[in-house]
This record gives sequence, C-alpha cells and structure tokens, in this order.
Amino acid sequence: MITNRDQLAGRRRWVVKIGSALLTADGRGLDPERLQNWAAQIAALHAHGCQVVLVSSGAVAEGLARLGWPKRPASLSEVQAAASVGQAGLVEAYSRCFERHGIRTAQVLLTHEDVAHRGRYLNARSTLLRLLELKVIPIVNENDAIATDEIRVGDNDTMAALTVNLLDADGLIILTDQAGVFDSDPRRNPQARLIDQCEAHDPALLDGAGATGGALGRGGMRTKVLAARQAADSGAVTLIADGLEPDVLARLTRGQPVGTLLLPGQRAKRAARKNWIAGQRRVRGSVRIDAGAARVLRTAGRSLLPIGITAVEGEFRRGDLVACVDAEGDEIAQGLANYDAREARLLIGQSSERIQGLLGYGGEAEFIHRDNLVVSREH
Ligand SMILES: Nc1ncnc2c1ncn2[C@@H]1O[C@H](COP(=O)(O)OP(=O)(O)O)[C@@H](O)[C@H]1O
Ligand SMILES: N[C@@H](CCC(=O)OP(=O)(O)O)C(=O)O
Repeated sequence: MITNRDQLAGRRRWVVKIGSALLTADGRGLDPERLQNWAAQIAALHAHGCQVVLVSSGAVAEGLARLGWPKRPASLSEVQAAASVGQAGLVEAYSRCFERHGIRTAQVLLTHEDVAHRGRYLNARSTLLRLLELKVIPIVNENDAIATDEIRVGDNDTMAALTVNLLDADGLIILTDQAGVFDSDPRRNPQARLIDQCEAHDPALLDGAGATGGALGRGGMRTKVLAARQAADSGAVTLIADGLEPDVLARLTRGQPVGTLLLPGQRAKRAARKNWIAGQRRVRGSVRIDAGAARVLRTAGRSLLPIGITAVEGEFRRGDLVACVDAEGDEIAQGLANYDAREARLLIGQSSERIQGLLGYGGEAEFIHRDNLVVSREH
C-alpha cells in the first residue's frame, strides 16, 4: 500500500483528468498550446511504459466558443447541444496533438449507466482495457449529449474516479487551475495553505473544499476530494495539481513534491469491481462446478472456465450476477457471467477453444473472469 510519494515511481496505470478551467483560454474555446503540452507529457509517460486514460472535460466550453455563445446557457438542451458541438472539436484537437507523437487516440463517451449497469460495465471495461493493450489513449468524457439530469454523473472528477475503479488503475491525477488542495478555497482566502499529503478519507479535508467551480467547471474542490475517496476505496492514490506547472505529469508520477497527494489509507484494498459485485444483491442464476474448479476458485483465485461447469440453473444474461455452487450445493463464489444462460448450457464441460465453434462467435475464454469473481466465505 502506498504511504508516501517515494512509492509512486513505477506505478503503471494512471487516469489523468483535465478540467474545463484549465483547457480553455479565458473561455475562448480550447487552448491548443496547453493541449499540445499535455499530449507531449502523456507521450513521455507512454514511452516509459505507463498506460494512461485521459478523462477530459472541455466539450461544453469548446461548444460555446464554436457556437459564439458568451456563457453557459441555462437550458439543458442548449448545454447538450453545445457539448455535442464541442466534443467533436475536443477529440479532434487531442488526436492532432497525439499524432505528432505517433500515438492514436479513441473517444469513449460514458454515461452513468455504462458504469452502473452490469452488462455495460463489463463492456466499458473490456473496451478500455483493449485500447490500452493497443497502446491507444482513450479520451473519456461523459456523454453530455444524452445524459439527462437523472442519470448523469455530473462532473468529470467523479467520472475519472469511476474510471479508476473500472480499470483498477494505480492512480488518479486531477489537473486543475490550483496548485492542489488548500485548507480553504484559495480564491477566497489568500492565507489558504496547500496540503502536501493526507488521507483521502480525512474528514478535515472536506471542510475547506468549496463546492463551486469556476465559470465553466462543475464541481469545485469538493467533487475532487470525493473522487479521491472513491479512488481510495479501490486502493488508488490521487494527486491533485496545477496542470500548468511545467512537466507536472512526469514530476507527479516520479514522486516529486508537487500538488497534493491523497492516500488510500488503511482501507483494505479490495478491487472496486469486487466491492461492486459484492454489493449486487440479485443473483440471477447459478452454475454447478466440479471439484477441480471449486478448488482453484477457492484457493488459487482463478477464473471459472466453461470446462469446470457441470450444470446451469436459471435464466441470466451476460453481465448478470451468477452463483457458483459445488456438487453438494454449497456456494463457492459469485461473479459476473460472460455468457447468458442459453450460451452457458451449450458450453457445459467444454474447453475454451471450442467456444467459437459451439456458439458461432468468439468471446471471452472464461465463463467468469477472476477479476469479476468474489469467493464466498468458507462454511
Ligand atoms: N480547498 C480548496 N483548495 C483548492 N481549490 C479550491 C478549494 N475549495 C474550492 N476550490 C476551488 O475549486 C476550483 C477548481 O474547481 P473547478 O473550477 O471545478 O476546476 P476544474 O474545471 O479543474 O474541475 C479552484 O479554482 C478553487 O477556486
Ligand atoms: N462533460 C463536461 C465537463 C463537466 C465537468 O466536470 O467539468 P470540470 O469540473 O471542469 O471537469 C464537458 O466536457 O464540458
């Protein structure tokens, strides 16, 4: 577990969030020089073997500039229209910047549903992981064009934390227009002091964190601290720093004293995904597994392959929570199924190489991947 900055070097998977306040040149749309600068910094991290997911705001700000609107409109549909116009520009601008470094980018627009709904959760995760394998930089933003108030995540600090949880990232870096987290809002209090490091769950942290952002931002420091707490719950550190500080990303990831480090603290690291799985109350079906599968699930933390399944009960869909029971009917584990019940019945006792032939399409080799499996307590 990370307890200080020296331990940051060598961490591999980072989610970097860039807020509206930083991206725009005085509300006049995106600042191309800044984007170029971050792209160069991210390219350098890439070259050192880091995987980076970029969560970038700026769609609304860029849309306002493109439409010639002087300020954020009050009506939701106008904000959504601006976001749609601006998102195209945002991704275009990033892809141009990264191209110079020979790096491809991908646009990933997520909604609350994508990170909360079982099937889509798996889809979002596998797409992002595949992009990282392909050495592409995913550029994530909330899908503002269709997210209504009821279903929106609302701010990208939270979206970035959800992305950390989704991918089990090592750390979250939030770049903003302040040097880090202060003990009170530095915009209002010139005496405010920068916090160097602290536990994300320290109750005092929220006392000084204001909830209002700048003219274009959404969350202020409060959502950043709450995001750090969510990241902490899956064992990740959060660094909050000034995005205009020279070489900020390299310095932060090397453990130099820049910005604020928020630590996961004593919380037991249990992958967020596993917490989330454990929190899903409704088991939709079950698979009976043989003694060998039961043993490796219980003791070796392995995935459940179709070959270990001896029977399938109930009706469930891909992404549903399914119980794995042994020959005596004792529950060994619960996890998210990669195949629905009909497919599972066809795969009983089969080796993974046969999946393509049996179903007519290929998919995951595992019926439940070990990352999506929570072993039940011993009886
Ligand atoms: N304790 C604090 N420390 C630092 N900044 C704070 C604090 N409380 C409130 N803020 C405000 O939060 C702002 C950053 O939030 P926001 O405008 O939403 O940025 P972003 O667009 O980067 O998400 C800062 O400009 C600052 O005025
Ligand atoms: N999704 C919105 C950004 C919302 C948001 O969280 O902004 P910020 O607090 O500046 O990161 C956009 O692209 O404009």
